[in-house]
Amino acid sequence: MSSPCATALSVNVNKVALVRNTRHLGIPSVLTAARACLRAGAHGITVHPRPDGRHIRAQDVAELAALLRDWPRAEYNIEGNPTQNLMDFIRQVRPSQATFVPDSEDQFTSDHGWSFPQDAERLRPLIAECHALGVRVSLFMDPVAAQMAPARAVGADRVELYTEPYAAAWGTPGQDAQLRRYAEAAHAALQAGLGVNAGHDLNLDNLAAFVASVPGLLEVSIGHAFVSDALELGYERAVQAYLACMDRGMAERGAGVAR
Ligand SMILES: CC(=O)[C@@H](O)[C@H](O)COP(=O)(O)O
Ligand SMILES: NCC(=O)COP(=O)(O)O
Repeated sequence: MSSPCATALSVNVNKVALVRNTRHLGIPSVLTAARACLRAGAHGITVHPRPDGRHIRAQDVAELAALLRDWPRAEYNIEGNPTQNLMDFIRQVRPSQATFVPDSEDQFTSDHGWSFPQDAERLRPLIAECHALGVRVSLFMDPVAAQMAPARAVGADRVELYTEPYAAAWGTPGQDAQLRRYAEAAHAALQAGLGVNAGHDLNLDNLAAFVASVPGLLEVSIGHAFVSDALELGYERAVQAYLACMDRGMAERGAGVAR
């Protein structure tokens, strides 16, 4: 079993950009949201600049990179499909982490991870290019233990466990079985030498149990529910609420407190 580790909160600001794009007024500001979240204690910012520009756009990616240069301890995580538009952003910005997601251009939202061995050969050189640029690579993966070693074999540093199936089971009799599935996948990832991230549909209800149950969890990236909560609580109180959830989960897991 891995030694207890603290889990970082990366706030995904996609949905701030989505609302902004419904008018030509520049509000709500993505930069204002990111700055407020960092000031409140978020450990990083995540964006997913999809090819259709529905929310995060190239100017957001560049402006957030400039902001994060003022926050050297915070991480910048850029998500996307490396066979589409992601690599141009990685070359331009060199974020802390690139999260490869196998989404199609018109996909409603992310809903599956990579598959091995099918995806191995096209990912391997793209991962190598990120490493040559000094960028860590996380692969968006379904929680399948047998897929973790193949993910490591193509050069990934981390996996991001796709957590929608867990979120959908939250509050049902299948909840604990899902948690065991994610714990097994995380353990297999750790055994393979991978770091473990997680994300998609995590929220204030389901987060603490997930953090408590999944060994070695280094980062959660949370956007849709976070922005929804921030509409009611404000950014600062929303960050504090999510960090408190994570602290409860880590205390139960025997880890420290959120970094
Ligand atoms: C990869 C993932 O699960 C999310 O980070 C993704 O960014 C969600 O995309 P939308 O915000 O476009 O639904
Ligand atoms: N990688 C997951 C992420 O960044 C945000 O997903 P969601 O919380 O918007 O579902």
